[in-house]
Amino acid sequence: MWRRSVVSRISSRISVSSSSLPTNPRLIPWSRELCIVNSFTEPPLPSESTAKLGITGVRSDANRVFASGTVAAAATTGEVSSRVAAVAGLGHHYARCYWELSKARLSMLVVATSGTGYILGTGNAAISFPGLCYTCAGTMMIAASANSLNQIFEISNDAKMKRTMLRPLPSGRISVPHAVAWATIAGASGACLLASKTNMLAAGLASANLVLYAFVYTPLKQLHPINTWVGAVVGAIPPLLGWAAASGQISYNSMILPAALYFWQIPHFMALAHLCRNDYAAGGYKMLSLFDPSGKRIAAVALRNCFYMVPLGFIAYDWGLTSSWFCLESTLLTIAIAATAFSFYRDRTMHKARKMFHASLLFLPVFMSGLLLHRVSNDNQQQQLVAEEEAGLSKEVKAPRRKKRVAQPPVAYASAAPFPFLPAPSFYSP
Ligand SMILES: CC(C)=CCC/C(C)=C/CC/C(C)=C/COP(=O)(O)OP(=O)(O)O
Repeated sequence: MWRRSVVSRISSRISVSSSSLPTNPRLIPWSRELCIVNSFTEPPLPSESTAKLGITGVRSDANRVFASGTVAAAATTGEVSSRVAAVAGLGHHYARCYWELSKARLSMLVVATSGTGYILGTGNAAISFPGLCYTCAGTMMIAASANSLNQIFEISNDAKMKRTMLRPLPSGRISVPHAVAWATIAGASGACLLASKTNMLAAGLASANLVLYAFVYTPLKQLHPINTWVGAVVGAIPPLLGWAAASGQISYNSMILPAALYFWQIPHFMALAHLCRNDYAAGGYKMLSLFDPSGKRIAAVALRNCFYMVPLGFIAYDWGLTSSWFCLESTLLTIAIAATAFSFYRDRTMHKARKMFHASLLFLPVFMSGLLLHRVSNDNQQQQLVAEEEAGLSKEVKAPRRKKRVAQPPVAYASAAPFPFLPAPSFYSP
C-alpha cells in the first residue's frame, strides 16, 4: 500500500502522465529511476516529462512529427513552457532526493557544531567569516556524503523500518548509481574545499570521520551494540575539525565541545533506541535496547553519561575558554538533562524516554550558545587580567590568583612533562 502511495506522490510531483508518448527508460538515466518507482505497481508509465523534453530516443509518433518538420506548432510557446515545467519538476524531485539522502537537518546540526568549534578555535584573532563559511560548507558537503553512503549501505534495512522506509533509496525514488554519484561528488568537493580554503588537518579529520561513519559505524550497527559509542565519536569530531580549520592545530581546549557532544549523544541515542526498539529489531540492528528488555541498563548508561558532562563547564572556565558564567549555565543544563535521565531510570516508560529525548534535543543548542556567549578570547583574557590587577590588588593578598591557562597543543604538554629540559615547541597562533 505504502509503495502505491509513494508512487502516486512521486508520479504527481514529477508530472508523469499516462496520457502521453511512450519512452524508452534505458535511454535517459533518470528515467530508470522512474522505472524503478513504477515497477512496484505496473510496467513503466509513459513519461510526459521526457516527451516534453524531446530527449527520448524512441521513434515515437511525436519524434516522427519532429523529424519530418511538418508540425511547426511543436515549437510553440506552450510547448516550451511545458518543457520548462517538466525540467523544473525533475529538478525539484532530485533536489528533494539529495536533501533526504543527505539527512539535511542532521547535517545542519553537524555544521552548527563545526561552526561553533571554528569560532572557539579562533582564539584571539578576529573571526574570519570567509573561513567560517568555507568550514561550514565543507562540513555540510562531507556530512551529506557520509549520510548518503550510510543510506546506500542500509537500503534493505531501511526498507524494513517504519521510520526510514520512505527514504529515497528504499522507496525507489532514486537509483543506487545516482546516489553513489551524489555521495562521491559531495564528499570529494567538501574535502577539496576544506583542504584548499582551510587546512589539511581539517580536511583530514572530516574525511576520516566520513570513513568512520560510513565504513565502520554503519556496518557495526548490524553487528554489535558498541556501535552507539562509535557513533558518538563520529558526532564528536565536527567541532574538532572546526577548531582545526580556524587554528591549524588541536589543543586540550579544543576537546571540550567534542567531549560534550560525545557524552550528550549517549542519552540521546539511548532514548531513541528505546522509543524505536521494535523498528530497530525489524531493521536487523543490534542496539543495546534490544538486549535490555527492562530498559534499566540503557537508562543507567544514559544517566551515567549525563554525569560525565558535569565537569565540562568548570574545565572550560579553568582552561580559560569561557567566563565563570558558563560553569553555572552548563551545570544547570546538565542537571536538567540528568533529571530526565533519572526519571527514566526510575520509571522506564515511553513517556519518560520521550522526555529525555526532547531534553537532549534542547540541551545541545543551549550548551553551544552558552559556550559562544561566554567565550573568552585570549585578548579578553588579557583585558580581564589587567582589569583585575587594577581593581583588586588588595584582594590578591588574601587569595592567590587563579592561573589562566591559554590553549596549548597536546605536544606542548607532552614535551614539558617527560623532558622538562627541552624548550617548549612554538606554534603558529593566528
Ligand atoms: C564531517 C562528517 C563526516 C560528519 C558526519 C557527522 C555525522 C553523520 C554524524 C551522525 C552521527 C550518528 C551516529 C548518526 C546516526 O546515524 P544512524 O545511521 O543511526 O541514523 P539512521 O538510523 O537515521 O540512519
